[in-house]
Amino acid sequence: MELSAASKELGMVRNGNPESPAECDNSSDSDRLALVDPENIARFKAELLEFLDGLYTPDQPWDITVFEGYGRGMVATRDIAENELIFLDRPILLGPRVNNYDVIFCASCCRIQKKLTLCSGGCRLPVCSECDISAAPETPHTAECRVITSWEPKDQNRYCKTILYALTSIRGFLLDDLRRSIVLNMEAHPPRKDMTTEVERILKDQVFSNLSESGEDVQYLRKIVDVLNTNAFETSRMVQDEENNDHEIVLRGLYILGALMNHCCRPNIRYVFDSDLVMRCYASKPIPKGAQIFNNYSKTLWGTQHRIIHLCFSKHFLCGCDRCRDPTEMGTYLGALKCVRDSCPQGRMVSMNPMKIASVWQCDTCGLKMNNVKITKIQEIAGRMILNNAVKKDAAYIVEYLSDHVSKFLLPCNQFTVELKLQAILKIQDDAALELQVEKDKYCREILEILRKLDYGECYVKGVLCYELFKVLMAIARLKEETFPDEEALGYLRTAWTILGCSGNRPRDLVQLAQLHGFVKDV
Ligand SMILES: C[S@@+](CC[C@H](N)C(=O)[O-])C[C@H]1O[C@@H](n2cnc3c(N)ncnc32)[C@H](O)[C@@H]1O
Repeated sequence: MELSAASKELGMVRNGNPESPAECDNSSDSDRLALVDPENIARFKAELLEFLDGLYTPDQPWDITVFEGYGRGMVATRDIAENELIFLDRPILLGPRVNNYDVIFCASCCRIQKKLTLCSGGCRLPVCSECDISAAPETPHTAECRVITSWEPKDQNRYCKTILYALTSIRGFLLDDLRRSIVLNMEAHPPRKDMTTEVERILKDQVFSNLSESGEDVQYLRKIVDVLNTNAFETSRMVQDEENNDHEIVLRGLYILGALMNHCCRPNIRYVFDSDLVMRCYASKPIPKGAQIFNNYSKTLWGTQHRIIHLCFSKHFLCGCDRCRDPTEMGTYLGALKCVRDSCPQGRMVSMNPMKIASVWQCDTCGLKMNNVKITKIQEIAGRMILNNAVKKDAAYIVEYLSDHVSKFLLPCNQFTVELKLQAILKIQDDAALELQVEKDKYCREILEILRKLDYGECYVKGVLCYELFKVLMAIARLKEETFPDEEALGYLRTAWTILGCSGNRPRDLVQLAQLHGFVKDV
């Protein structure tokens, strides 16, 4: 949804009832009450521990409890130290995302092969030779193929993207009783009226001859879609094609423990997925006993207006954390805009009431006021120029664009400027020229400073920035023929290793670097 349309809609409802989360929330009270019933929670937890067999140990410092205004949530059962592992979780459901993939992969095992064929069972999905149902009496794909073909796909000789995109939800039919009971006990917000889910697409495109809109299967499928949309995580698998090129296949996974964490824009955890797609959740800062364990459902470096709209439209609640309430966002000014008066070059326009989307904005230097519609338009134009155009260019272009153009219309701390700097950091490689390395060094430090102001602790983005900073310091030392590394650089590498070391998507040379500098013996 366009920002202006979303903010208009929110602005209108929020004028009536500016502080209530109810306007975002479309789930029924009876469903919510059932979820927070103490007996239900005890049974749910017992089932969850049975499902987590092998991943759960009694020394893990979490429990499930009810927090007013949040529903169920996760609580620290003792003081948790920074960087301590809180829990491990495996996906109860996993599959493709509703996404445009640039390669075709086996719907079952994600393998990329030149010779992928349509499944011979008639489910209209691409599969590899090992997953095709004819390869063995039961392949990993057989059960889901059976479910899909029971609905009698039309046009069986053609690949069907709509079925691929619904596959994660369709896998809901393969859950055993234990898993089904857990999944059906997750919070599930029905979709907004303007949203076309994968079920609606299947029905609209009339993909199947034997799937009735009013039947039980569609009802169940809709429930699974709602559970996934409320709770699923994005994860990914790195897959090599036959020429050894890496491709990242983006997936969505339903991780129940992960999903039990409520949201805060200043969370106290970070998580990574290891190479087996096990979620590893760590404390990003010390968490005292009794405190709520919070995840962040939004983007770390988005401004408040963007976070509010994203959370309200996709997760159906309004966050009221201290970051959301502070017009300066803890002094980071991530959402702030440059004052439009030429005579006020230092001015920063901020919302007078960030929790209210329709609020007037005001310059903190000259006092100029501007209504939300104009502010939203400026943000949309800036977002389009940066996220749709500049981001796709090469590193040298982005660096020049940042210094010659972006600095004229956006603040250096603005979320779009920061996003572009992040892209430049990732694009400036070890062999780039010294001027680019120097810019990369500067951008990394600027963004680390924003994270420090937000009190974000040992978060994932910090790990990425520390790794990139170590690499850039190494490149600069090489270009200047200086000795390397010093204590500062080693500190960055140590932090990067602590945060990213267990990730299945960690930078390829991180283990080598960590071994070389003595942080790790055997991996
Ligand atoms: C992934 S679930 C979290 C667990 C959920 N509370 C439960 O009882 O299953 C996400 C939902 O929890 C609620 N929630 C999460 N964070 C919240 C917050 N900061 N304020 C209000 N509700 C929140 C919203 O209903 C949201 O759609």
